[in-house]
Amino acid sequence: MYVVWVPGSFEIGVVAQRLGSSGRYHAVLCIGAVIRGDTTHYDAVANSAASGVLSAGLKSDVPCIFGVLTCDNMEQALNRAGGKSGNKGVETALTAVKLYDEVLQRG
Ligand SMILES: Nc1c(NC[C@H](O)[C@H](O)[C@H](O)CO)[nH]c(=O)[nH]c1=O
Ligand SMILES: CC(=O)[C@@H](O)COP(=O)(O)O
Repeated sequence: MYVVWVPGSFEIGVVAQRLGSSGRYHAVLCIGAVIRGDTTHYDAVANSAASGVLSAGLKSDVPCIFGVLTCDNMEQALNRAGGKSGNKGVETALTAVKLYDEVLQRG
C-alpha cells in the first residue's frame, strides 16, 4: 500500500485522479475528515470532496472509495475513526476489496 498525504479534503480528488490514472493501483482509498466550523465553508469542502472523489473514479476508471468523514464535531469524527461508531477507514478498505473481488476481477 502506498500512502499520499494531501493538505485537506478538498485536495483529495485531484490527487486520487492522478494516482488512479497512473495504472499502478487497483483502488484508491480516499480518507479524510471534514469538521463543521462557524461558516458555510464546511458545505463547500464536504461537497467538493465527494464530487472530486466520484469524478476521480469515473475519469481514471479505477475505484476511488469515499472514506471522508463529514461531521458536526470532533467527537463524531473520533467515534467513526476507530471509536464507538466503528472505523470508516477500515470500511473503505473492505469496500475496495469487495468491489475488486466481486465486480472488477470478473470483468
Ligand atoms: N475545514 C477542513 C478542511 N479545510 C481545508 C480544505 O480541505 C482545503 O485544504 C483548503 O480549503 C485549501 O484548498 N479540510 C479537511 O480535510 N477537513 C476540514 O474540516
Ligand atoms: C477554512 C476551513 O477549512 C475551515 O476551518 C472553516 O472553518 P469556519 O467555517 O469556522 O471558518
